[in-house]
Amino acid sequence: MGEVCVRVAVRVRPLFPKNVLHNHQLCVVPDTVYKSCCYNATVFAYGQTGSGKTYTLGGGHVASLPEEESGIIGRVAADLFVLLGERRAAVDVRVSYMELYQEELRDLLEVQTGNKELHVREDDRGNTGNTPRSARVCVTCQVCV
Ligand SMILES: Nc1ncnc2c1ncn2[C@@H]1O[C@H](COP(=O)(O)OP(=O)(O)OP(=O)(O)O)[C@@H](O)[C@H]1O
Repeated sequence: MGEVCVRVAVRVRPLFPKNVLHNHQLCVVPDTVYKSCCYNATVFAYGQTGSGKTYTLGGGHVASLPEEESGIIGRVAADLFVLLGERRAAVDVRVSYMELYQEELRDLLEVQTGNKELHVREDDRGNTGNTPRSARVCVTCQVCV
């Protein structure tokens, strides 16, 4: 089995106006998390409520968001298609998008049936898996086909 490297990064949410009103101040200067941690990796966010996990992974949900405000998912997708565009070969890109919340696993691409619940299965070796819907993405126009 290959070597596994775990890298921990801290992303610091800017102060809220109420923090500023209470005279709170930032005491650390953040570096760029995406460049140092998001290449060939499994990324997950961990932190107290309201600390910015959703924001960091997803950023805003607006396509026209400035690049510096884009979340990790948007940045990975953009970089992936830049790399694939350089290869000029036919490629099949598949995406699955799941949410595990309070012991329930949901397929977030299954919009027609209202985020269908998935079942985690275990094979006789104890490996888990599931069958999420996967969306195919066109390399040229970058939308689901
Ligand atoms: N880097 C950031 N820049 C600007 N606003 C941010 C940043 N990070 C988080 N926020 C804002 O802080 C608020 C809380 O962030 P978010 O919802 O991502 O937290 P969370 O850790 O996912 O919370 P929860 O665990 O409760 O779901 C949101 O209004 C979000 O827009």
